Amino acid sequence: MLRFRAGCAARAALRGYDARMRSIESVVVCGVGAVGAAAVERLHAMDPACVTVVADGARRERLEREGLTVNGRRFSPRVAAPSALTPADLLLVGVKHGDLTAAVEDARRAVGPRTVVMSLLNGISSEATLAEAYGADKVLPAFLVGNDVVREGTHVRYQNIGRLVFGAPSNDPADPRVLTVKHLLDRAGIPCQVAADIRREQWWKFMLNVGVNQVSALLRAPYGAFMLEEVRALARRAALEVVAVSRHEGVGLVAEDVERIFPVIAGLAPAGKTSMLQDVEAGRKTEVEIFAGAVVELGRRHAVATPTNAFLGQAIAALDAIAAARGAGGVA
Ligand SMILES: NC(=O)C1=CN([C@@H]2O[C@H](COP(=O)(O)OP(=O)(O)OC[C@H]3O[C@@H](n4cnc5c(N)ncnc54)[C@H](OP(=O)(O)O)[C@@H]3O)[C@@H](O)[C@H]2O)C=CC1
Ligand SMILES: CC(C)(CO)C(=O)C(=O)O
Repeated sequence: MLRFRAGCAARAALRGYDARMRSIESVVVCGVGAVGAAAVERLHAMDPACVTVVADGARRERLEREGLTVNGRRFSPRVAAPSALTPADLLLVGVKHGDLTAAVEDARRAVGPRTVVMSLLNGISSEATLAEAYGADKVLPAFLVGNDVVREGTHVRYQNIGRLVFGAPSNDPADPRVLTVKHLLDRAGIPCQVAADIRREQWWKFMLNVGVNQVSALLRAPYGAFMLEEVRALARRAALEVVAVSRHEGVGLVAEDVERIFPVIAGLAPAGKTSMLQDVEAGRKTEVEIFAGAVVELGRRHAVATPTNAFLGQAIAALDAIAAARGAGGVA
């Protein structure tokens, strides 16, 4: 009976019925590229006063001048310099891995005693970085899946916004932070899901990125190419190495989890591109360190062979080097 009551309370709370719940009134977003801009657009449409974008220098000037354009709708969110921030109820971090250290400092004033901090970054390391900077009690682990967002400058478009999966490290679906965030996302129309086991699900998304992002970047393959068995076979090899290392990290992914990747990719716009392929095409540095780099490091730690990721890591690092040389006016 007790368990039944607890279950009802959790379900009612998840539907947003708990009158004692503190609602989220202010959101600061650091990083309004592909995924950040898509989230900001929905928050801004719900209530322009609830959302502030943090940016400094030329980035701030560009955002103030151009605003953001999402699926053809232009809007101008409030933009604040790092020094002008005050503590918010929620901080969303949507930068690339290479910019995370600077973003942590730029967003620091948005974090107060009651702020919930969520990372939109891929990979399995950004939560630890945010926890170290702001305190582990502030960080609600999260990841995005199923989106096909494409960005050019301040213009972003997508067919599928995907969903934000999140959960308390305890996996308690009635954790007050989980409830308030769910309530906000529901109000803003941002699809979301409370994870039954957030760490395992984050690892599953990590495995998807290790397989699909890296192979897409190397082959210049849009999502539609992952219908081909030859392309899937490469992604599968890289993903199976994540399964192997996960067993030593107490996560225990299994080979069947790999096959769940492909229906997700098949649901995306066939011409859409992973964030890593978009980086390669734009000549930006990729996030290879948090994909192949992390798998190879875990493999080394646990004496698990990771030859596919070692190769992908080297090949993508070479693409990064070519892009950097071109950026510096070199002939590569
Ligand atoms: N794109 C996708 O489909 C998905 C991406 N992800 C993950 O989400 C994360 C973000 O990716 P994505 O949105 O594609 O990245 P983008 O490169 O499109 O956007 C990152 C944004 O952060 C801005 N930025 C960088 N540093 C700062 C800072 N200090 N202060 C304020 N803004 C800053 C950048 O500005 P500027 O351009 O001026 O440098 C840019 O607008 C990555 O970890 C990615 O792997 C997850 C799921 C899907
Ligand atoms: C593959 C995808 C879109 C999955 O949501 C992703 O995470 C990325 O492009 O980085």
